[in-house]
This record gives sequence, C-alpha cells and structure tokens, in this order.
Amino acid sequence: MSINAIKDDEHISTASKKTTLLRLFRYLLAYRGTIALVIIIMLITVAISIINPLLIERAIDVHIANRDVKRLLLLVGFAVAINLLFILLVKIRMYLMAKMSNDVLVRIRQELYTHIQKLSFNFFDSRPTGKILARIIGDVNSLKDVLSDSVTTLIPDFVTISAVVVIMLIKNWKLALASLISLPLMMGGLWFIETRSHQRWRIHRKKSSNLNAFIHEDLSGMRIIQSFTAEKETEEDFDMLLKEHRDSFMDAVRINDAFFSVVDLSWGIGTIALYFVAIKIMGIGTGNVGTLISFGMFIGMFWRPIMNLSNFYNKLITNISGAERIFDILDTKPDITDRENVIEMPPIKGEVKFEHVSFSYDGDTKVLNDVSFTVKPGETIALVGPTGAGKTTIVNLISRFYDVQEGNVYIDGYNVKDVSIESLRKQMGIMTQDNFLFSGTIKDNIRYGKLDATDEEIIEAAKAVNAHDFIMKLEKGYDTELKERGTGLSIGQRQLLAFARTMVSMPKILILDEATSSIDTHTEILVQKGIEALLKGRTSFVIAHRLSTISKADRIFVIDDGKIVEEGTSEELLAKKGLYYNLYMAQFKNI
Ligand SMILES: Nc1ncnc2c1ncn2[C@@H]1O[C@H](COP(=O)(O)OP(=O)(O)OP(=O)(O)O)[C@@H](O)[C@H]1O
Repeated sequence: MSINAIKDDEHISTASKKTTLLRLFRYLLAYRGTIALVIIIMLITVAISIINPLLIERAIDVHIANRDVKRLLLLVGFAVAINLLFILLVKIRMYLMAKMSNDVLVRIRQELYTHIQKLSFNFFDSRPTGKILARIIGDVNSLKDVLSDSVTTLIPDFVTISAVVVIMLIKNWKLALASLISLPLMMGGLWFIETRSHQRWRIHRKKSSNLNAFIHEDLSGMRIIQSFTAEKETEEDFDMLLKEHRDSFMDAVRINDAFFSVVDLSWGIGTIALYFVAIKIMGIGTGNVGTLISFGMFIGMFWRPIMNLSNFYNKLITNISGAERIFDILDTKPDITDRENVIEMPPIKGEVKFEHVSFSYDGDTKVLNDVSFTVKPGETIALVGPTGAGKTTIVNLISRFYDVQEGNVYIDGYNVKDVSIESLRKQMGIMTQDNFLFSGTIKDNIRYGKLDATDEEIIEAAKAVNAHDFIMKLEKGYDTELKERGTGLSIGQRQLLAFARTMVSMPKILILDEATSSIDTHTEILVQKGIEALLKGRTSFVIAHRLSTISKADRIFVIDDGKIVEEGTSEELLAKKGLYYNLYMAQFKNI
C-alpha cells in the first residue's frame, strides 16, 4: 500500500485495544505519588458526597420530626464545613490532574520527536510531513482527556459506585435491586455501540491526517500554486478531503451520541422501578419518606458516575486510535541503525572507497549497479550525468543515509556499517540544494554546523565563504532574525549562509549538491569563491552544475544509468568525445 500520497489512508498496525491502553497508562506510573494524592483527595470527596444524603435523611426523619432545632443547626453547620472542604479539595485535585496529564503529553511528544529524528530517510520518503505532524500534535492532544479522566473518573467513580451499592444493599436490599434493575440493559447497549464506534473513529483519524498533510503541503508550496494559478485545482482537492473528514466525523459521532441516551434511559427506568417498588409493592408511606428521598439521591449518585464512566469510555474509544497511531511510529524501527559493538570512527583523513556497490530503493529496480571507485583524501570529485542517473544516490550512500544491498562503502578503510552513525556523519558536511534555514538569528543558523562554535569561529567561517560582508550590511548583522526558511534573503545569500554553516563544522568529507538556480553575477562570483573556500583541504563530492566547479575538479565521474561510465579531468573527457563531451556541449557551448 502506498503511504506516500496525501489522499491515501495510512496503514496503521493495530495492537489490541487492551495492549494500547496498558501501554498508555504505563506513562502514568511515573506519577504514582500524584496519583496516590489524587486518590486520597477523591476518597475524601466521595465520602463527603455519600454522607450528604445520610445527613439529609437524619435531618428530616430525626431532627425535623422531633423538632430539635439545636441539633438541626449543628448538623447544618457540619454539612457546610465538610462541603467547603469538598470545594477546596476538588480545586486541588483539578490542578494536580491538569499538571500530570500535561507532563505526560510533553513526555510522549518528546519521545515521538526524538524517535522520529532517528528514523531513516526511507521513513520520510514514504510519508508526507503533514501526516507526521498530525501525529505529534493532533494525536498526542487527543490523549489529554483520556489521561486525566482515567485518574479522575475511573478510580473515584468505581469507588463511588461500589460504596453506593453497598450502602443501598445494607439499607434496603429490595429497593437497591429495584434501582439497579436496568443495569444489564445499559451494559448491553454500550457494548453494542462500542463495537461499531471504534472502527469509525479510526477512519476519522486517518482522514484528519490526510487533511493535515494536504494543508501542510499546500502552504509549503503556496508560491508554486499561485505562480501556476492552480488555486482552483487545489481548492477542489481540499473540498474533497474536507468532505471526507466531515463525513467520517459525522459517521463516528452519530453512533457516539447514542451512548448517553442509553445511560439516560437506564437511569430513568431505575428511578421508576425504585418508586414503583417502594410505594406500590412495599407500601412505604409518610413515616419514612427520608429513606425514600435518600434512596432517590443514592440512585443519582449511582447513575451519575456511571454516566461519567460511559463518558470516559466514549472518549477512550474516540481517542484510542490516536494512541494507536503514536505507538505505530514509536514501534517503527529505523532502517539504518548502529550494529552491536560498533566502534567510534576516529578522526579521518577522508579517503572514500566504493567496492562493487549496487543499490535499489525499492528492492526491485537497481539504481546503482556495481559501482567501484577510490577517492584520495583532499580530492575534489565532480559528479555529472543526466537527471536520474544516480548521482544523489551515490552521495547518500557515503553518509549512510541508506544501506547498500551489495558491495561495501569504506571511509579511511572503515566499512561505514562498522562505525557509529554519529561518529561518521559528524565528520561530513552535507549541503543539499535546499539550503534549509531555520527561524532564528543568522548566528544561530551558522552555529547549527557546530553547536559549540564561538562567535569568532562563526565570523571566521562566514568570512571564509564570503558571507561576512552581506551579513554586516544587514540591520542587526549576525543577530538579524531570519524569517522561516530565510525568506527575507536572496537565494545567493541563503547559499552563502549554508556555506558558512558547513564551513564552521570543518568536515573532512564534503558533499555538495550545487544549486542550479541563476543568481546575479556579483553574488555568483561570491558563491563561486565560497565554494572554492569550502572545497579546499577536504575530500569533496560535488554534484556539479557550474562549469567552473567542474573544470576545477581533480576528477570528474560521469554517471549514467547507475554506473560510472567515464572518469578523468575535463580535458581528458572532452578529448574522449563521449557522454561528458555531449553533456558539456549541450549545457555549456553558449557560455
Ligand atoms: N527515495 C527514493 N525512492 C525511490 N526511488 C528513488 C528515490 N530517490 C531517487 N530515486 C530514483 O533513483 C534514481 C536515481 O536518482 P538520483 O536522485 O540518484 O539521480 P540524480 O542523478 O541525482 O538525478 P538529478 O540530477 O535529477 O538529481 C532515479 O530513477 C530516481 O527516480
């Protein structure tokens, strides 16, 4: 199943509901202290609410019946005091619960984020970003109520229900049974609804994810959409996804609404049964009307928590698919991981060797086919070739973003699979065409290359790649805040910043996918010089588009159809009159 499409529903590996729930509640274990405190508070509040009807019964049947005003006033005073305590305790409980459930959400979100960062390119190749975002933000949010309600509802309401049932049975078992007569009806009803509801909420979450992915892509590509005046087409897609989202919601919510009707109905039947048995069968009269009133209150105290529990159950069903989706990501293993007992790559010189490397992205089509080469430390290699030839794939394998299926990749004689990924990538500088700039200052963006770089190192790196002058012309220099993705800067300026970022990390091996976009001549010269500064003294692989880079390279690899078909300096290759000559003539003859 394709998951690399916005309109396709994701495939989620679904564990049983019980497993998902247990896993979710395991997060609460870290908060045992808070939970214990909340339970104590709840027990006190439950006790207070159970005492209330007993106080009323006593007030009516004893003190009012005996016209004992003094005792009645004492009783009222006691009732006010315990109910004020009740209000205070509820407030404390709400604070504790809100804090705990938020902390758990933060933890889950952090776990997800850290895990996603470890996932391989393969994971990102196959999913629109919006769908990943939907899980980190939306699905995690959906757990908030479930987590807090599980403590505030589950435990105390079970305690209340059990206590009320025991008291009712002790006081009058016939009335108790009459009140609870509709319990089987409710349970059957809820089971019937639940089996149908869960599936529908699962579908709804997938539709939300699709919509999210679409909006994310649409906003990221807004410039393109507007420049191609494709607003109408995207609007149609949006409408379609919105309709699916709405329909799936209506579908799910329709059946959920029945939840409360079932509980209401059962409550009503229980109340009618109570009064019917009490008055018609047992003939309870005016003498012990207090018992009847307190039973009426107990019935409420029995059904209200049942209502709460069904409400919780309802939320659980609505949101458990969110938890399933989160655990689905947490259970996704990165394809590229450190083997057991990997060693740390020592500081390298920069020799790169491919030995009979073949590679396929999908396990079917070979994108690289028996590629072998050795590059000496400090050499600059230009990779050229038609589009789709396999240039990017070669450089992706050097940094081990994917694992080769056949053959081996060695750096300084170390197989890249035998060293830790971190120690390998730390010594490489990778610059793609998308010079991604983050929101933050210019300084922060350059420092990204080496997190502990001093301001001096940053300025030195910027000077080396010719970025310093334009930075100093900005209003706040290195402290200028960049807008998202550096939209306030020109393309050339963004490139220079990306150069500085790589420069500061001082990599031994540099991988550069040279940008093709045309920039003004002045910046072009700066960029050109920036590239030269970057390449100096390190092994470099440049997917080269500029003639100047190509002609200055020590060697050129001409890639075609997953193979190195020609290799040599520009002059040597031109003399051969092969593929390079043709590419060169097609691209540069007018320069
Ligand atoms: N993530 C991927 N999943 C599946 N196939 C891919 C992936 N990336 C690239 N390919 C395929 O592998 C082949 C080589 O792609 P690659 O990006 O290495 O070519 P390239 O020479 O760098 O092309 P260009 O000059 O256009 O960037 C292409 O046929 C491409 O469609």
